[in-house]
Amino acid sequence: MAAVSSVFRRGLFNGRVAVVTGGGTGIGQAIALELMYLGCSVVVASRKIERLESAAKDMRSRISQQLSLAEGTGSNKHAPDLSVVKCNIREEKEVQRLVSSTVEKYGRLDFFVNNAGGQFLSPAANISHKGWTAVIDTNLTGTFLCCREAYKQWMQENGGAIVNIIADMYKGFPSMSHTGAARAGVDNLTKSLAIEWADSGVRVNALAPGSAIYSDTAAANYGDIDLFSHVKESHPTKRLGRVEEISGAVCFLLSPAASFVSGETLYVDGAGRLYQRMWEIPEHNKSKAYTWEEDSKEGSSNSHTTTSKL
Ligand SMILES: CCCCCCCCCCC/C=C/C(=O)SCCNC(=O)CCNC(=O)[C@H](O)C(C)(C)COP(=O)(O)OP(=O)(O)OC[C@H]1O[C@@H](n2cnc3c(N)ncnc32)[C@H](O)[C@@H]1OP(=O)(O)O
Ligand SMILES: NC(=O)C1=CN([C@@H]2O[C@H](COP(=O)(O)OP(=O)(O)OC[C@H]3O[C@@H](n4cnc5c(N)ncnc54)[C@H](OP(=O)(O)O)[C@@H]3O)[C@@H](O)[C@H]2O)C=CC1
Repeated sequence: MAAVSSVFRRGLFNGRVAVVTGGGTGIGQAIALELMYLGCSVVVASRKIERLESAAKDMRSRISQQLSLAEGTGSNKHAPDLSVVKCNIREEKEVQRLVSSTVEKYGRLDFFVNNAGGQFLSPAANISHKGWTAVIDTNLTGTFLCCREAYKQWMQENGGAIVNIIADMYKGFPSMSHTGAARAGVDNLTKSLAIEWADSGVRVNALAPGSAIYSDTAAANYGDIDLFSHVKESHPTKRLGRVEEISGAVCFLLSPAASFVSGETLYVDGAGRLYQRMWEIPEHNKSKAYTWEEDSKEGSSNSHTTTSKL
């Protein structure tokens, strides 16, 4: 049984309740597991209910084994609960139900982690209207709906903390322009909400994983293209990031250690965004320099020598 652990102190989140969208796979699963390890009850939500339920079964055994081992008793009065909810974050009513059922079941909602998301590889020129809309609706609108409902149904009156998982679109996102645009939107939404909701005691932050956090599900999304090896070669650490390197940072943002951190985007990327060259530009001579010599030539389209245009 794979281990679960944390650098944070045990019981840090005892009695707390979190929703983690996309919490049955990859990064979201690690976030949900670490929160549970720290005592938080978690609701994981996504579209594929069978995969989600099977993941939840495995997560429950991992956590109960880990907590029993740590306590040395076999039982734990703070044992966190894990529930699953089928929810497509693109559907407003499903998001409303996700939040209302969580509040109804647990009587509170302390943390919301907007982790669900994704995209497909494509040059911008080939993205259909429908494909563009699917990615924007998932990553931008879905995140907005989740934030809004968490706020309206619980956090407005009771406070809380939200973390929005985005992506490394710091230098644009060639080959994934749709997700780059959507995640830049979430980056800005995060800042707006941090201000609008400050008087409710709600902190809103974003976390941008570098483009190299390996999980089987993330890799499978790209079919035959070995995207992660491609990224690894051009990464300063010369390795891929691990999902627990993201979950620890999420737990930090949710914890009291970040009580004065809001409206921030934390890049967890091993400095990848400062270094990597993601997009090979073929040799070409299409970029024409502007020169005064050329500009002054008789007949030049920019020539100002014979007739002043100013
Ligand atoms: C070699 C190049 C190197 C470039 C280097 C870049 C480095 C990048 C590193 C990676 C960083 C990021 C990693 C991650 O985010 S990992 C997470 C991966 N997981 C996911 O993405 C899962 C979630 N994704 C999805 O669910 C889908 O991608 C989607 C968001 C599109 C939603 O899918 P859904 O099934 O709900 O939608 P539809 O089937 O209805 O599709 C709607 C239309 O979207 C278009 N589409 C969908 N898939 C593709 C595709 N593979 N190629 C082209 N177009 C696609 C299409 O128009 C769909 O409509 P139609 O089916 O009717 O045509
Ligand atoms: N891995 C990486 O290198 C990076 C990942 N990210 C982002 O991190 C997040 C987690 O990715 P990762 O764990 O790697 O990949 P996964 O593919 O494992 O995770 C995506 C999760 O989102 C869920 N999801 C997708 N669309 C929806 C939807 N419409 N409604 C509800 N749930 C949905 C999926 O579940 P289901 O299919 O059941 O709905 C799945 O659990 C994503 O937002 C991803 O884009 C960002 C940068 C880099």
